[in-house]
Formats: sequence, C-alpha cells, structure tokens
Amino acid sequence: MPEIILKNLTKRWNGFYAVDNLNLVIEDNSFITLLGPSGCGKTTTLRMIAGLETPTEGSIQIGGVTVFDSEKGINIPANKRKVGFLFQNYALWPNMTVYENISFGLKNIKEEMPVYDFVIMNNNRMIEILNRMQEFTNVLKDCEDADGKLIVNTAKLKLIDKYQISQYTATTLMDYYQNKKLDSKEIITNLLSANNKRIDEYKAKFISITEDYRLIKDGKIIVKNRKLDKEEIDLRVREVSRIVKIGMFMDRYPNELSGGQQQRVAIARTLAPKPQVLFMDEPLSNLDAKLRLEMRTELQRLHIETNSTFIYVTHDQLEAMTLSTKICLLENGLLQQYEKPLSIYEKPTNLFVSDFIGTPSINLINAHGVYQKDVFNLTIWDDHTVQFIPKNFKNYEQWYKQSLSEVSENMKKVYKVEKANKDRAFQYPIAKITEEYGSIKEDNQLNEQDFVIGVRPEFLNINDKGAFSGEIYSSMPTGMETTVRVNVGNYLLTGVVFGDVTFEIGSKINFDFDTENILIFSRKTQKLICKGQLILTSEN
Ligand SMILES: Nc1ncnc2c1ncn2[C@@H]1O[C@H](COP(=O)(O)OP(=O)(O)OP(=O)(O)O)[C@@H](O)[C@H]1O
Repeated sequence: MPEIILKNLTKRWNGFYAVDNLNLVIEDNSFITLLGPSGCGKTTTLRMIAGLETPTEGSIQIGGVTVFDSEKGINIPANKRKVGFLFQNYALWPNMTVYENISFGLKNIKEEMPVYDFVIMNNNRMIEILNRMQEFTNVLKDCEDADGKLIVNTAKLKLIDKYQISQYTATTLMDYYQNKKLDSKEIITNLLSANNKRIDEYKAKFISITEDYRLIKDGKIIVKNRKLDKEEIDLRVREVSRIVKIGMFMDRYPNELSGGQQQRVAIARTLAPKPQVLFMDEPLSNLDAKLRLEMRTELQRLHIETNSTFIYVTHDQLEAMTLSTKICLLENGLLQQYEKPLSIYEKPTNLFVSDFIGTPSINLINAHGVYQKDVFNLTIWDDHTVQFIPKNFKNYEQWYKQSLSEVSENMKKVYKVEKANKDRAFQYPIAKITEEYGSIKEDNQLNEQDFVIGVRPEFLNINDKGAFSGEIYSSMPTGMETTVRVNVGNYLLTGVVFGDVTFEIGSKINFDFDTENILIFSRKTQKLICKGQLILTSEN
C-alpha cells in the first residue's frame, strides 16, 4: 500500500487559513488519525488528500504518483485516486440486500485490468477440494437436519467460508453432492480434461497462463479495459464479508440489521473495490458507547487484515490514542505534532498538545523563577518554592533563544499575509476553586523566567510521607480507579489512583510527584523544555 506525501499543503478561503502549510509523510500501511478540536482542519485535510477539495497551494503524492500539484497544475479527480470513503452517515441502500449493497459499486467499475481464466481457476479449486473427499463430506454432513436432509443455504455458506470460493463454485459442488454423483475420481478427470482443452485452445493463440490464472501473450500480461466478472465480484464480496463477519446476513435488508451490523456492511462496501487508501471521517460517531468500543476493535483488526493505509478523522482523543499508529494533531489549521500516540502523551511538544491529549487532563501549574546550575528554582501556587531537576537537559539560555526565534519566525509568516484566525495564543487552563480576574499576565509581559509545569494525573502520588500537603476536594471512584481532586490553596490538582480506593472529602492528605516524568514548558513560547523531577524545597 502506498506512501502519501503532503508538501506545503494549504487551503485558504479568502483570509481564512483552514489548513496552513501542512507537511506530512504518511507511511505505507499506517493507521493515521487526524485529530484536533472542532474546526481545526481535519476534514479539510482528509478531503484534499482524497480529491474532494482542491487545495489552494502545495502538492500531494499517493504511492509515488502526484495526484495534486498547484504549481504544475495537476489535479487527478477523486474517482481516479483509488481511495475509499467511510463517513458517519454511511447510508446503505434500503431497497437492496446486504449482498447487493456491497456488490453494487463493483458492477460499475470499468478499468484496465488483467484478464483471468476463472473456469480453469475454479476447476482447479474444485479438484483440490474433491481430493480431500472425507473432509468435504464431513462439512456437508454437518449441515444436515435431523432427517438427514441438507439445509441448502447453510451448506452453501459453510462451503464459501471454509474454502473461500464463490457462490457459483459452491453451488456446483453441492450439485455433485446432492445428485449423488459423487464419484470424485470421475469428476476430477473430467475437470482436468476440461482445463487441458482450454489450455490447448490458448496455446493455439500463443497465449499462456500464470499461476494465478492471468493470461500472457508475448511475455506480457494481457490487460483489457473491462468490467469485473461476476465470479470476481462474488469472490470480493465474500472476502470482505468474511473480514467484517457479515457472511450470514447476505440476503437481509439493512432494516433487518443492528446499527453495528449496518456499519460493518458499510465497511465491507468500502473495502470491496480494494482502495489503496481508506478514508474515514468520524465513522463511529453515530453509534452508542458500547458499540463504538466494539467497532474500534474491529477497525484495528481490519487494518491488519487488509494491509491498507487508513486515514481516520476524529475529535475523540481516546479513539485516536487506541487506534492509530501515528496521530497528526492539528489546531487552527496548523500541525502541532505528528508522532506515535504514546510519544505524544509522554512528550507533548507544547501546552496545547499536553492539554488536548489525556483523560483526565494534565495539571498545568504556572511557575516563575530562574535556571541556575542546571536546575530550575521556581515558585508555584503563589507560595511554594520548588526545584525542577531536568532529565538529560542542559543550557536553558540557548534553548530559550532558539525557541523564541522559532516563534518569531512563525509570527513573521503569520503577518506576511492576513490570517484572520492566527492571532491568538492558546489559552491553557489552570484549575482553581474560585476564578480571579485581572491577574493573568499579558503575553508581552512574559519572559524567560515564566514557566508552566505539567503533571499527568497518574503522577500525583498521594502518600503519608509526601512533602506537599492538600485537601481532598472531590473523589470519584469507578471501581478500577478513583479520580481525585486535591486543593492546594486556591488551586486544584487532579489525580488518578488505581484500585478500589476512596477518600473522604475535606480530609487532609500529603502527596508528591515521585517520577521523572513531570514536564516543564516555557510560558512565553508555550513549548516543552524537557522532562524532569519536581521536589518541594519550602512552603511559606
Ligand atoms: N467551504 C468553506 N468555506 C469557508 N470556510 C470553510 C469551508 N469549509 C470549511 N471551512 C472552515 O474551515 C475550518 C476547518 O474546517 P474542517 O471541516 O476541516 O474542520 P474539522 O476539524 O473537520 O471540524 P469538525 O470536527 O467540527 O468537523 C472551519 O473553521 C470551517 O468553518
């Protein structure tokens, strides 16, 4: 499956940048989620790659083929990009059976394709099956009722499923069985001679046949602009139905299926034409919570089984975390981070990413202080003096200079053209019991001594020996874990305690951060500086 390369991809509507200079390499066989809050440009990005939206600038390559290039004037339409779509409103045709819903699109395909000999292919397949006579009769015997009568539909499905054959081949095999003409030796001899006759006819026309039944002439695979054969259509329908486990519903109408089953049919319909890339725009958002979870598992399996590249749009960070090989996190049309889910969770590049990823959200704490002798000496929560000891990090001055210059580079870009939507910094949340007004520093007053500490809830370690003290503000046990909020002065911290634990509201507790996984960001540039440890030095 192909690699997708986006270069300087931009979509602009007048002064509004929906997607701004996006550069991305989507590796073969990956499962990418485009993630971000509402309006950040996810759907626009997906639609541009798929060919449903024309970018303003940039280029798109799919599998080495340039499908869009604003400078070279290339724009291959969506139906020629070999891509499949699955949207949240998957609308199956109500007047068609499941089989017809899946096969309908296949009947309309007409393109250059190799020519196969399905007669020889099916004869050989039947020979293989009949050579294992005992197994074959056992399969059919399993489908007899108490009176020894074959239940035809069940038997057909069983054969299709077990031997991965089409319904036509299954019918022929059942005819042999039901008419008691099951002298396998004789049938095999007849099938072989029919094959030899066809091969001789080909030879007379200087045509030979490959192991996978494609025809060859003058050393070249014969290719024809043709429609799919009914045998090919049936094999494809059966193959995709097996993958999404709907083989038994082929004759039902959509209104005779549950929501999850309908969604599976929609997936099968999308997979049937073998798209190079599968685009999914919030395909699970219409399903209830339980079904969503089930379908997530199905999608993960589907990705492995089909070996395709999946591009998935969601605003649900949990869905992105659990499904993707990589997350492409967008905000306000700009790429924030493109990495494996856990790397994003553990090392978010900036405050926006740290806050967007993770449930419950990360605790963000404003800090002020100086960097001396490889350590940050800081004041947090108005009156606590703490030390942040960085892990594998040196030379903050240099880091700050570099980070500031990168930000001002971006600013230059921002002001070069009018970007109506690019003039605000991310307003990160600081949890407090009561809101204060007028105390928030303006961006232009911030400097290299302003920081934000980030603590994931699982690193809040409530224990008697903890150096910090606080009070339980709320406690929400789920059985498996308890989400607890602790207040320190006017500030609130969220923690997750694993196991069946409860806390009394209002009780005094001690805590610390017993880990090297605490994050420190620059408040001025909002970028991650490094990870490290946070220890209390004194509390006034
Ligand atoms: N045709 C259009 N004309 C003008 N602006 C548009 C148009 N289509 C989309 N936008 C704007 O572009 C921005 C990005 O839209 P997009 O649909 O890509 O967001 P999204 O991240 O998919 O959001 P959601 O999760 O809400 O679907 C939005 O602010 C939207 O209002």
